[in-house]
Amino acid sequence: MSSQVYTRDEVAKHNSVDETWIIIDHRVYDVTDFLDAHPGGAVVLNQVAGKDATQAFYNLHRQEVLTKYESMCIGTIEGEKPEVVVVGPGELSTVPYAEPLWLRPEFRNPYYKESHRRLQKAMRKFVDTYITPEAQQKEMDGTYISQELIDRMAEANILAMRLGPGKHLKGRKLLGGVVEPEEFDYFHDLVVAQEMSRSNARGFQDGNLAGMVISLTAVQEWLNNVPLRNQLNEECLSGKKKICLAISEAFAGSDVAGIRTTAEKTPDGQHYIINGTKKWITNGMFADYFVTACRTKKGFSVILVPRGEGVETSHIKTSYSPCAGTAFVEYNNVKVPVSYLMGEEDQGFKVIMSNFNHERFGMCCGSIRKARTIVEECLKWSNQRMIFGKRLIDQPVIRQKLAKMMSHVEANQAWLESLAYQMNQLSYKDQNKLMGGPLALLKSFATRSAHEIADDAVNIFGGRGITQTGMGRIIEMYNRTYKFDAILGGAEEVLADLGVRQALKFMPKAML
Ligand code: HEM
Repeated sequence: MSSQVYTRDEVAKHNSVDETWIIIDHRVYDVTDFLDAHPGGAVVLNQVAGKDATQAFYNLHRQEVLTKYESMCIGTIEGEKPEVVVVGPGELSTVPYAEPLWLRPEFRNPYYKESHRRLQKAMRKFVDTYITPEAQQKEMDGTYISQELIDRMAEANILAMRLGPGKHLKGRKLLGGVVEPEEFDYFHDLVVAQEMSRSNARGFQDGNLAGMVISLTAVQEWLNNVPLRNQLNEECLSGKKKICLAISEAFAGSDVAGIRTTAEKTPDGQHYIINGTKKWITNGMFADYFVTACRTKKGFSVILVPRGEGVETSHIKTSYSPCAGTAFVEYNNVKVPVSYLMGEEDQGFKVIMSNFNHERFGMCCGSIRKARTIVEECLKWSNQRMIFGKRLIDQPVIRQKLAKMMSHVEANQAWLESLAYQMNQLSYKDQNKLMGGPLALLKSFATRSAHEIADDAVNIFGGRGITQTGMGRIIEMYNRTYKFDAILGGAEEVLADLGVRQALKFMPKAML
């Protein structure tokens, strides 16, 4: 930025179409050559030529617009300092409720140690620097994640961390060594998931190898073929190959028991022949492996299927970006060795159910973090938006909406942290027994909160809340995509019901 200093009187002289200067936040911008390119038109800029346009600007634009057009800034106003806070890559927001309580310097928290804080800092920087710029671009153009970003995440072992705590982290240097593999717990897991979802691109968030996060966990836990398991771990965590989870079908979504894809053993007992279809398979378009739920003789089983002869994928157009690679998958006489079975034959339900816990935990982390971003957006907007001669936030009805949003987000984060604490204390086996119900209830509640929050946020932003560019673009995307979390990994009502049914398992067998 230029170090030139001007007085307000000097700026006032540049008030024609030939020389249009304006002041925004004590900085001087020469917008003469920008007049015709301005998306809001030349007229509005002419109207404020030579004047201070700070309030008009922040009433209509996001701060990032100024950052993008910084080259038009020709200096500052003598004796004045910029007041607008620009949050740099890796930095925390200073807006109240924009960060969870544990990240606010004035509060204490019993769950997080120094390693969680180091990880949070490093993750935020990584996300702001590498993930968000690509996420924003891919969200718009609909193309798949770049190999360059995958390689970068693999090198920092972010891909490995996204699977949660476990043996797969052993010997790895996590984000330059900010946390030791042995101490990586469910709060580190939570930090990674929440920071990743800050890129504000819901389609890309899933396109960013979400399929791996929900399927490689099952491979690690249930694939009995050890050399194959190790091979997949190496291939997927190094970013060379991609894997996805293929359970839902046109015939069966959350009703896992209703699937129709079949796996029949060949007469020599050496192979399965798989036939059927799968629908809404995240990353299916670019996956090399499909962790597939199939009907077998006496129940159903989960089988690893590599892409190959007989496997066809086609794209499903959903309401979020095609960059998620959502696929319809067809298996036509696909032959796989019996050693690709995961867990035991006909016992696939166990595999799927236990795998769901980590999937739903991750989804809760993301969903709750995204809702927090919406609170931040609404607070910022209602504080700077002038309407009927006042700030929007001066209207009691707006404060009521904000109060509700903040309460939902804080309550959900506190619940999430209390479940992460329980997961840290429990073995994988006990998690399967005890955490299915609470996680199902939290996910169901968090997505109901998202529904309420999206509804209020759009009303607060008005027309901008339904516009894909400008001030309301994050609200528009949230309102268009929050439903994904309410459907993927188990529909809201099914999960609420599961929570109650799991609770009933622990009801004392007595009249009380
Ligand atoms: C350096 C100065 C400015 C730059 C770089 C700039 C840039 C932009 C951009 C990129 C947009 C598209 C929407 C968005 O992405 O937010 C926009 C829209 C607009 N701008 Fe500006 N602008 C500037 C100053 C101003 C000023 C001073 C005014 C009013 C006095 C203004 C009025 C508008 C209006 C009315 C729109 C349409 C907004 C809407 O549809 O909600 N702009 N501007």
